[in-house]
Amino acid sequence: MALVPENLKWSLPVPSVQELAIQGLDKVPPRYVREDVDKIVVASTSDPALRVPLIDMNKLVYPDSQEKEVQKLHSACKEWGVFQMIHHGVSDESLTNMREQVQGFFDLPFQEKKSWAQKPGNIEGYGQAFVTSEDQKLEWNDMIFLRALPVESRDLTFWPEKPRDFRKALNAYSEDMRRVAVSLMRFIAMGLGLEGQQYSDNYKEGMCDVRVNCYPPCPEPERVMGANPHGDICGITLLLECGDMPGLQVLKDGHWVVVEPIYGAMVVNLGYISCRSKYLNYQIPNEIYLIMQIMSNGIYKAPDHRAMVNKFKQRLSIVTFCYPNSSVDIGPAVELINSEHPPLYKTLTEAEYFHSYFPTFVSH
Ligand SMILES: O=C(O)CCC(=O)C(=O)O
Ligand SMILES: [Fe+2]
Repeated sequence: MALVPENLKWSLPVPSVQELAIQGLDKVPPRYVREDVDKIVVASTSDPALRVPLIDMNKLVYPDSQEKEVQKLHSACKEWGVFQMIHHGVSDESLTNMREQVQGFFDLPFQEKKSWAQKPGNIEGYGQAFVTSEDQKLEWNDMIFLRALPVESRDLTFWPEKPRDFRKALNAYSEDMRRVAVSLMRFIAMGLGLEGQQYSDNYKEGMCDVRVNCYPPCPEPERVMGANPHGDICGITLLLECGDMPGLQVLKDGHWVVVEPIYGAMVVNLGYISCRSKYLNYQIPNEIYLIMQIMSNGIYKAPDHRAMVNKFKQRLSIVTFCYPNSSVDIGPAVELINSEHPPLYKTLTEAEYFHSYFPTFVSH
C-alpha cells in the first residue's frame, strides 16, 4: 500500500514552463521570482574537500578492495548523505534508452504531452508538482511522475506511449534501479557493521517511483529555483543526469555544493521524510524522520538539496525514489542498539510510520 500525504495528492494546474521558455521572455513572470534564493554556493572544483564523494561499485564488490571502499561509503553516508557512484552495473544501453525516451517525451508538442497530464486527486502524470495555492511561488520545472514498481502499482493511463519505446525503456530502467538499490543496501548496511543481506533483501520487492524533471532555459536563472530545497521522501534516491550541465546542489556545512555530472555515474542520496516548513510549501511537523537515518539510529544524514537552472540550456534529470518492501518495519537496526546507544527512534510499521508523524498522510 502506497501512502501519500493529502496535500501532495494533487497539484493545481499552472503553466508549462517549457511553453513559457519558448516565448523568449527577457524577464521571468513574478510568480517564479524568488527573493530568498540562498546564494552561498561553493563550486565543487574550488575546494577538493567540498567535492561530493565518489564510490566505485566494483571496488565494493571485489574482496581485495571491499573493506576500504565500504569505509569510504560509510563516511560518505555519515558526512554527506550523498555520493556519486560509478560502475553500478546498469548497462549503457539501458541508460541511453531511458535518456533518449525521456528527451523524446519532453520534445513532443505540448498538446501531445498533455495526453498524460496529471488529473485532480492524483499525483502521477505530466505537469508541475505540489502546487497547492494560487499565491505559491513556482519552480522553473516541468515534470512527469510515475509509479514504476511494483508492477501492480502502475497506472498506465499516465505512462506516455510516445516516443514509442518510452514504456519499454522505463520498465527496464526501473528494474535496473531496484537492482542497484538492492546491491547498494548490502554495502550501506555493512558500513554500519550490520549483516548486509537482510537489508539488501528488504529492497527486493520495494517500491520505486520515477520522476523526470525538465528545467527549460530561463532568462533570469539566478532569480528562480528549479527545485526548492528539500529532502526526498524515500529510502534512497538514484539520480541520472541526461547531459553534462550541472544543476543539482547539496547543502553541506552551510554551503550549497554543486554536483558536477560524471557521465554514466548515478547520484545517490539518502532519503528522508522531511519537513522543513522553512522550505516546503506544505505543512509537516518540524522534524526530520529519515528511513535511512532511522535505520542507522541517527548515524547517517539525509542531505537537503535543490536544483538551479541555466540561461541557455535545458536540463533533464531522471530521479528514482526507492523504498523498502512495505512489510518491513521502519526502526533502528537492533544490532546498533546498546546501553551506550539507546534507540533514537521508535520502530513502526510503514503505515504507523506515515500516520504517526504525518497525520495528514492517507492511504490511496
Ligand atoms: O534535478 C535535480 O537535480 C534534483 C531533483 C530532485 O531533487 C527531485 O526530483 O527530488
Ligand atoms: Fe530530491
